[in-house]
Amino acid sequence: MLEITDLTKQFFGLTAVDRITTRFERGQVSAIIGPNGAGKTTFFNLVAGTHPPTSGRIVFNGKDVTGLRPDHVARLGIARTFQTTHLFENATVLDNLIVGHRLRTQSGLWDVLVNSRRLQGEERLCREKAREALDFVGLSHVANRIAADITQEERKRVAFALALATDPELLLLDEPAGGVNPEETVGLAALIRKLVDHGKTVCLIEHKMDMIMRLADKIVVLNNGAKIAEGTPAEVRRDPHVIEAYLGTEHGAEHAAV
Ligand SMILES: Nc1ncnc2c1ncn2[C@@H]1O[C@H](COP(=O)(O)OP(=O)(O)OP(=O)(O)O)[C@@H](O)[C@H]1O
Repeated sequence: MLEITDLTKQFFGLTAVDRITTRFERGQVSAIIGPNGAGKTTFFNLVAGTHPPTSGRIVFNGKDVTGLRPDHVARLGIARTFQTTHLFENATVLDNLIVGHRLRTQSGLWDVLVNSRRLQGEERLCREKAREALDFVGLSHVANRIAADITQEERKRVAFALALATDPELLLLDEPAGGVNPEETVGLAALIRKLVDHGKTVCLIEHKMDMIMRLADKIVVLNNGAKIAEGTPAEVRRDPHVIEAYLGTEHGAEHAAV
């Protein structure tokens, strides 16, 4: 579904992503792991079109999407969440979802000015879709709560619901369980599994190894921008490069944090 070839991003001489080649398969959960500063978020930014790559190629469903703008990438079926979910804090969760859906499926200015029939239709659709998405992520009960009052875990679920607005095929989730407790992490992992069961493909960045090891079909390990290993959780766990990157060579595999 997503084929990455020799993807590279340099920022003023710093190589944040260094000739990464990999692929993500439809219907799977892929995880990107690596120490802080390894290039994980930059990799997402390249795939989502937030930054153009310095070189390399990104092919999604057979189409070259390298360097396309984020809105174009989103229309083609790739959505993302961010480490921090920015919401309109004084608005309700439902209104945040409606606005989020509008921003992602908006009419042109002319439609807004004349309040065209298309716009009215879109508004109705946005409201329906927002409710549907909230229901899917298990948040119907907080629809009318003010965003400032919801928990970190609920915020993570709102981020998923926002990402679903464009009905994406591929979801890029940046630390979907960051800052939530272990019990809530299990719930979020179940939600990710549910996304896959409903036909979505997921690629996520996460530091929580327990979750990754249980959830991921495939893990890509980055270090200093480069891919140092990839494979199933079992393969990655015993990979000497991974053990070295995380712990240093003097530690044995049995001590590996991954
Ligand atoms: N817009 C930017 N301009 C300059 N340097 C950047 C930019 N974005 C990222 N970098 C640098 O690229 C490197 C990789 O950063 P990145 O955020 O992708 O790592 P990461 O693996 O996501 O880290 P973390 O786990 O801390 O989020 C870092 O050295 C970072 O400082």
